[in-house]
Amino acid sequence: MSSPRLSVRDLEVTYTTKHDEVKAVDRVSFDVYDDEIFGVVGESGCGKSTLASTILRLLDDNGEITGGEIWYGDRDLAAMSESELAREIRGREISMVFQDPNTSLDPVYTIGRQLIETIRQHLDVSKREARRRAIQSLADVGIPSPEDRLDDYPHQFSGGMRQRVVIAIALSCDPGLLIADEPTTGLDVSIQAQILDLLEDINDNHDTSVVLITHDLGVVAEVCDRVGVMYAGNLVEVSPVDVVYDDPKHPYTEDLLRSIPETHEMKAELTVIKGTPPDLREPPSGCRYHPRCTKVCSDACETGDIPRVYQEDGSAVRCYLYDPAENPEYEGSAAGDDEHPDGRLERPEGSDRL
Ligand SMILES: Nc1ncnc2c1ncn2[C@@H]1O[C@H](COP(=O)(O)OP(=O)(O)OP(=O)(O)O)[C@@H](O)[C@H]1O
Ligand code: NI
Repeated sequence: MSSPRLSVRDLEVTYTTKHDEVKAVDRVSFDVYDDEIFGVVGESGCGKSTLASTILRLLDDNGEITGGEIWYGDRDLAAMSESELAREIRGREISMVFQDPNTSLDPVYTIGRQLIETIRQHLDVSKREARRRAIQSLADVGIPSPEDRLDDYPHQFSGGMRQRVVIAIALSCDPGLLIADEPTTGLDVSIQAQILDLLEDINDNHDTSVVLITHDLGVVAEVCDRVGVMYAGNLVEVSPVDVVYDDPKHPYTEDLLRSIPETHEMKAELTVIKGTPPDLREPPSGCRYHPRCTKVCSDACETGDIPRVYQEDGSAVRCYLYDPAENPEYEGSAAGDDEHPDGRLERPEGSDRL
């Protein structure tokens, strides 16, 4: 198993407001491998967008990384200077696509100009070569007659086509990683399906790994290889996608699946999770899900520093249910906390954490 393309370790992000501090991402760790689509799923406000924008350090001004590392190959993006990140990584090695294409496109410039500028900002190519690449990128995302569309302005495209243009710009410098934050939310269902197909196609044909942020477990089932489940700023489970649906590990993952109509047919009964997600200004101690959890197994759930337990089916879960020391009834075999059976925790060189 090769080392991961992206390796996030113990990431912490804090927003400071006039009265409070909000730790929107807390001790989050996950890896994204070559050519995989990694989903991040969770309810509104759990920290998905914060996590996505932190990778490229595009946080709001009042947000900052207060701990952890973001390894992209052998470079820690969390420790890099802003100018180096802007020059060498952002838009070049890693691109981002947001929910609303209008936030990424400038209405006063043609899309050709926006594409060519992005290309020439990152790649040392002639204007002519940049134009050729721009046309190729538009063709890659399925825009008909791409050469004729270069001189069009964003408003001359439909919503779905506009999102394709944004994806074309994101792909124009052949990034190794594309981060897409709810890229299909707000689009018609049929257009949504087309954009998801496009992401799969890009992932298959361009050596581009994808981090796909979504609140929609149906989207995850359709396109993701592995998925991280977020709850109140924590990643509570990271599992291969079939494991999440067939054998979810964390009680929150189970409850989430049971509460969602789209996946209802797979489950016995549709139930609503009792209670509400916590206020991130004052999150519960121990496992943040414990006040709502129906499977609390130990006092440690309320107070402990939850370990990450690796399972033989490739999942990692932060829950005492899978820790024989706290849950004597647990009979499965955990793979140990520091070594994953298939070597998935190999660290990039220079990183000695976890
Ligand atoms: N600039 C900010 N200042 C203070 N708090 C913020 C800021 N941006 C986000 N938050 C808070 O951080 C938490 C995580 O927000 P985030 O937008 O990352 O969640 P999300 O999972 O993407 O939600 P959604 O599904 O609604 O997009 C929320 O409690 C939110 O209120
Ligand atoms: Ni969001």
